[in-house]
Amino acid sequence: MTIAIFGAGVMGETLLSGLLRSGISADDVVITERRPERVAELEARYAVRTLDNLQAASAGDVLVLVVKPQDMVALLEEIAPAVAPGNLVVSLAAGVPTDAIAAALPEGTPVVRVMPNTPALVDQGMAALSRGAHVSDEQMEQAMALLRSCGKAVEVPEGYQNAVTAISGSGPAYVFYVVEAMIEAGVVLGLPRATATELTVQTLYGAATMIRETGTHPTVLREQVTSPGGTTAAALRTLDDHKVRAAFVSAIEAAAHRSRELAGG
Ligand SMILES: NC(=O)C1=CN([C@@H]2O[C@H](COP(=O)(O)OP(=O)(O)OC[C@H]3O[C@@H](n4cnc5c(N)ncnc54)[C@H](OP(=O)(O)O)[C@@H]3O)[C@@H](O)[C@H]2O)C=CC1
Ligand SMILES: O=C(O)[C@@H]1CCC=N1
Repeated sequence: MTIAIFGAGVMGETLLSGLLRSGISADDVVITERRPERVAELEARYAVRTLDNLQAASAGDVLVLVVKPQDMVALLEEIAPAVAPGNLVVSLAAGVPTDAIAAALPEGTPVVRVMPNTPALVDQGMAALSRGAHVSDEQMEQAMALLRSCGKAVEVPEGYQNAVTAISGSGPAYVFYVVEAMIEAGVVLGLPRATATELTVQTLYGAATMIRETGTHPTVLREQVTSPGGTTAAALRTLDDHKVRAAFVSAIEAAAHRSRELAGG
């Protein structure tokens, strides 16, 4: 089985590297890219074949679309003549519904929509998959296995995808943003940047591990840190004064809204 990845930017390369780490041979993957310097970089890094879009659509059994939503219409127009019965199309583009993709391809083409995230680069990805019309259980399992090569994969109804995009798709960026702020705060307080970074990163890793491994509700975990009249209570009070919790809810609503807008191309 040949996997063709269309668009090997940040997310396409992340998936490619995960597939190769999981044991899939570079001979069973082809990629496409627009810029020659990017092609050269990827060929050197992964010893993978690069084809043009039409050739890749003919060569691939599973066609994985990883271009930006704005580039999707042009890509679908280009590959449609080469899409054959038996091909499974897997799209990783934010916002673009399965029926919009299927409408641009031969009648009956099965399309799975995925929202992955970048921690897939370290095999800790979170991918949510939704099946469009014509996707068999076997094809869905094939798509799930593809994403499980670099983390966790769950099936969700397609109606959840904009919310999923706002939570786990964009989510790593919110976490990195908080990490940046904590490091800056450490520097403001006089810590060397390297020390502030080490303390922050291990704290994040430890807290994430506690949530996952204890199964304890985050409110309880937060309360355990918050001594009466202590330092944490003083910090949390200030976060509440600045409406940080409400800001997170608004930000995540904005991401879901933008995901809906991207469906328009
Ligand atoms: N980054 C992330 O965290 C996540 C991204 N996604 C989705 O993944 C998709 C890609 O995002 P991301 O990797 O960040 O974006 P990038 O811009 O890094 O990657 C897209 C790549 O596709 C190339 N490309 C565009 N059009 C074509 C074409 N017709 N043929 C071949 N290659 C093409 C682009 O080339 P060029 O540079 O020349 O434009 C670029 O290298 C998006 O749809 C996004 O919604 C989903 C979840 C998370
Ligand atoms: O920012 C974006 O549009 C993409 C989708 C989710 C994460 N990155």
